[in-house]
Amino acid sequence: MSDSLERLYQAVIAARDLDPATSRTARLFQRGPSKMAKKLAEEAIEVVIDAVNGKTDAVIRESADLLYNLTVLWASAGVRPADVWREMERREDLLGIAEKLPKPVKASKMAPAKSPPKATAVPAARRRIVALDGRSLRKRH
Ligand SMILES: N=c1c2ncn([C@@H]3O[C@H](COP(=O)(O)OP(=O)(O)OP(=O)(O)O)[C@@H](O)[C@H]3O)c2ncn1[C@@H]1O[C@H](COP(=O)(O)O)[C@@H](O)[C@H]1O
Repeated sequence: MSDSLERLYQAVIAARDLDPATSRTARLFQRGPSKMAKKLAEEAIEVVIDAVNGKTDAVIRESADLLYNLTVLWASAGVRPADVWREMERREDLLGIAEKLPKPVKASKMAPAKSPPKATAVPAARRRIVALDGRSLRKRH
């Protein structure tokens, strides 16, 4: 997939300065990022509607349009496909590290927590009385 997106990106770069009358890509560049963003959002909505309605072939076609419009927006934003692949690889590496870390023990498999020693089990109200004891504060004034 990354190869075909790379080729599409190069085709988009090559087309951006063509005649807008004959090139859809050049027309999108002429109209600017907000038009590109609108097209991308429209294609995304078409994909999700077709997916929800179980129209598999339409999902495939609209996905190709979606990727085309995403590539156009990347080119306009100064993002290269390699930048995106790098971010994906970074996440893949992170996930690999996460998978190697020891799994957290489920609460149900943990030994029951020991109850605190009786001497420290002081009622909250009593601790508050000690904290609010103002005698030492009055001495400082
Ligand atoms: N890969 C694509 C590509 N994928 C999809 N599309 C077009 O984008 C359209 C999807 O957008 P829309 O649904 O908005 O199309 P629409 O319904 O006709 O509506 P309008 O855009 O006409 O308003 C599709 O119907 C395709 O015509 C593409 N247009 C161009 N490319 C490639 O881009 C490169 C540059 O081509 P030009 O833009 O023709 O110079 C070439 O390599 C092309 O193959």
